[in-house]
Amino acid sequence: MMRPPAQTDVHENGRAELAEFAASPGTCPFAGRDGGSERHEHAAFRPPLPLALDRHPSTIQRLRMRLRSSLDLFLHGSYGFVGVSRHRIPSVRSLKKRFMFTVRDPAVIREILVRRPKDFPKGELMHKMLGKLTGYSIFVSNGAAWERQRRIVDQAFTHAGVRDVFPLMRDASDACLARLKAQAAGGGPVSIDAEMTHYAGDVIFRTIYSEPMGGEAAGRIFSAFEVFQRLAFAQGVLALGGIPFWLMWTNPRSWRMAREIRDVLNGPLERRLTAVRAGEPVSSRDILSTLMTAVDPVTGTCFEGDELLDEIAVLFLAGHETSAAALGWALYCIANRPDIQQAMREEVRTVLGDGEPRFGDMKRLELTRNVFREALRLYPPVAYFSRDTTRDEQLAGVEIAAGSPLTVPVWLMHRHTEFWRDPNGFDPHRFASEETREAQRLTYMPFSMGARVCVGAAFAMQEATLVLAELVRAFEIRPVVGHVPQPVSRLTVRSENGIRLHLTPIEANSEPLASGAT
Ligand code: HEM
Repeated sequence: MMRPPAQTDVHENGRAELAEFAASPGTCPFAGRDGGSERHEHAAFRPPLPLALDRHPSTIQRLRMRLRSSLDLFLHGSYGFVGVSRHRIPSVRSLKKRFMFTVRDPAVIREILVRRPKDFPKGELMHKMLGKLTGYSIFVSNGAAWERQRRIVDQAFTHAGVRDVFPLMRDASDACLARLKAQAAGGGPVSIDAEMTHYAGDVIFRTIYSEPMGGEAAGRIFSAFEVFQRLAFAQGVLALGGIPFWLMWTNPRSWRMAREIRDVLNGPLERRLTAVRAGEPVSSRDILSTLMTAVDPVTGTCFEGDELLDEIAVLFLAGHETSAAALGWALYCIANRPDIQQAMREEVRTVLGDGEPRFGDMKRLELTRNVFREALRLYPPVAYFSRDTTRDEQLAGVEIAAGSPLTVPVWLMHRHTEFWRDPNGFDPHRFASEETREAQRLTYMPFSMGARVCVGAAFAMQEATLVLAELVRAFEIRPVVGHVPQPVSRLTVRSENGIRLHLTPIEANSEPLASGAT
């Protein structure tokens, strides 16, 4: 979903600052859910940062790092700069210097995303990276094609649309809880990132098709997607360096993976189309039914043929991978902050009691939502937005030639030292505080902003709040001693070594055990 910057600024104190951030004991100004100011033992948990890098990496080192994860390229000095910086793109095809630009100025970011989005479309590279799976659908398209797709897809994600599919989300959450209870009974740690992938995949599958994602479909789709995402990211990096896609040896494999995913998604689509043709009763309250019937008010057209599968593929990709990544990080963070976890549990008991969660309850789970917002700040699933310029520009005093690639580095803006207090600390209460309102307004953009803001933002907040509430109600969640997840960014920000946690079932009417790593 994004392209890494070719080179980042190198600041002298980068490594020293990094060490300081990692080691310094801090205090959290909040104690408990009411935001008091008492110091306490769990204060300022700072979850893991990407690998530090040498101050002056060689070209080979840089290429290796770029193929591994785009986050590794950021030094700590990059987190304090406000402006637009220029980076040389090394190319094997041309001696002519090419540059890309990283935008770390909130006013310029707003100019690009909100005020003049048509002048800064998505680049062709994104289409080449994802097109095998998604065709020319809403995530990668531009211009009139995108406007039409967006007008149709939006109709499935209205407030009423998200409310209609909430019972299907709840079925996925119940199924997730049942799987985790069975695993927790075994006593060992649980691979929570894999479980959240299953949950988010099941949510989107059920809400699109009104049917659960069977074990076989889940296995096929997740293993194919794992490979596809790795290859797409590496292909994007190589293409940026001037290697044409048709020359890449990974191409046939990535076509195979895309076909595998599309085959799985096409099964229930074909079943629905056959049922409709035969006049059989079908659900009218899922995403597929809206996508099949919604008419674009401007052109009077609807999605047809392959278009429908292209849009489903992109909704499945954008809708499960992002939510799953952020949920894994959110659970890791609360595992390390038992006080916040306990406050969430109390909130859930107050709002839900022992009852079934309802759509309207979700917005009352304010702390739970803030935990998810904070996980999205620290580990934004989409770490960069990539755009191209369509004409010569001057942004923040920097000359940019038409056709140059631009990057908005969400990861950096979310940890920017000019805007955020304790930027690397996990502190969900900051979202309830006036103090950070300005930082949020200027730099917080996990779902992007402007015309191309995520269509599924409200949907994602509902599914995440729901499952986090259910999990803290059912389990005490603790870290695994010695296991430190390593953040990497390929298509989304994931942990390279997974995220493992201990889940201990909480009996009804009993308090959780005293927490600590085991
Ligand atoms: C925590 C979960 C999610 C995050 C962090 C997220 C983030 C984003 C971001 C940052 C973009 C804009 C990317 C860019 O401009 O380059 C985006 C676009 C999009 N997202 Fe999400 N997303 C999430 C969940 C979802 C869900 C659940 C769905 C659908 C079910 C969805 C569907 C889409 C679509 C279709 C677009 C393309 C919109 C357009 O270009 O008009 N996303 N998302």
